[in-house]
Amino acid sequence: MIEAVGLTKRYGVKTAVDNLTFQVRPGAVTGFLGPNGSGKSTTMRMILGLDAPTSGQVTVGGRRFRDLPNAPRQVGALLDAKAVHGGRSARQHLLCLAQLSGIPARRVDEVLGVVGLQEVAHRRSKGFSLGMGQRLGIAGALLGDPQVLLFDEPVNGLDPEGIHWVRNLMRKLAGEGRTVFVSSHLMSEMALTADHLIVIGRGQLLADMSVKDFIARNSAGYARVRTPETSEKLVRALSEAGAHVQPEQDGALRVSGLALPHISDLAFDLGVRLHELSPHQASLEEAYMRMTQAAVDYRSTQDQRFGLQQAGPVPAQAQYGGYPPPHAAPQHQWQPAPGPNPYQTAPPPQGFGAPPAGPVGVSPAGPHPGAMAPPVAAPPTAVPPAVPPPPQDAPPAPAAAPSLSKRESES
Ligand SMILES: Nc1ncnc2c1ncn2[C@@H]1O[C@H](COP(=O)(O)OP(=O)(O)OP(=O)(O)O)[C@@H](O)[C@H]1O
Repeated sequence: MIEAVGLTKRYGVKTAVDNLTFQVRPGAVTGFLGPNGSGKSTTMRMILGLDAPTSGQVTVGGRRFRDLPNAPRQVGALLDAKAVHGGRSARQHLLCLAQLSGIPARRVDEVLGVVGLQEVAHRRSKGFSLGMGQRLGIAGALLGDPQVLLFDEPVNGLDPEGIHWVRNLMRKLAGEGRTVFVSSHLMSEMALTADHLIVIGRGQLLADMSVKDFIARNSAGYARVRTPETSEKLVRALSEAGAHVQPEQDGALRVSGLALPHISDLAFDLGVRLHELSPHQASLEEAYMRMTQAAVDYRSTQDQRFGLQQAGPVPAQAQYGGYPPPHAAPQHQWQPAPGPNPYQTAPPPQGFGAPPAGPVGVSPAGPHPGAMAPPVAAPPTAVPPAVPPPPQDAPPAPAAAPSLSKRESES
């Protein structure tokens, strides 16, 4: 079992992990969910003794990782699939890991088979695709046949077959009584893979419950009700009848806790005309996004393409929607969008369904003071048929999954 008590990590003024207390039990897959930068990798690094907590503690089987006898045989982890010497073959990489942990070489061939890399075992890993790299990382985690396994975004870059394979592998490992702790951004994936969920936002615990409970609390049905008249008296009557009524962004009402015929009868008795009365089911992904939306650090802004949409004759390149050369589009011309953003990761509907269970100190909504807008892909309608290479000074891609270099930079 993994147990965190008051686990906290600060990097200067940044609190990456904030007083987390949770348990990860054996015989189950525990999903670890949270938006980008919420502290998942930092938590995992502290479990593995790669980062020291600022306060609090985390133990594996009752001991700190550093105090575990023969730790690599007890705990296996995939943290960053790219943290591999690219010049080595997959087999050489695993042999090195095995030797460091006193694991017999024949185990290397076993795990290469388990992850399906036997055919490419002698190829240099720098030529591996993202998915192959993930498989190699998973092989490394399985090497010591450990009882406790940590996977940071294991399905990242995998194709549907690979995702299915990882899902089955996690379930099999948990079925053998192991402790399986797996981080993800995807609620939909975790709903299929995990038994239990730990959700964090800005380093704080937002939910710690079984997937079953999460589904029961968050996927309850509701009705959308729309009236062309003022909805005040209808809202009052619905609330008095025991319904939970929340306004939707488009002016409709989201009504939970009351059957559709009952809503219809109430409206009829009040003489309120309805233009819509429809049944809906909240998706888990929506419930998760709603739970974490106040804790999203990185929000995109709308691409205004300021200065690129010209009324008169346009340069040849722009005619087919391509980017003009850098001199024609200096970076300062891009402005953040005012008002609501249709491409925002977490849409901000108000008052959806049941409130998230056990929110712990949710930060106020709105971007983090240090929030930044990573470059985003244009919406499908704006994708040019042929996109020339981006200008040399194009903004960098959004930060990749946390890597060991963070740890190195700290030390
Ligand atoms: N070594 C470090 N030095 C300074 N800040 C750090 C360091 N490691 C992490 N952070 C910061 O701590 C916060 C949590 O980062 P972390 O990588 O744990 O989040 P995450 O939930 O794993 O994110 P993602 O889902 O994007 O991988 C981020 O704001 C990150 O920038």
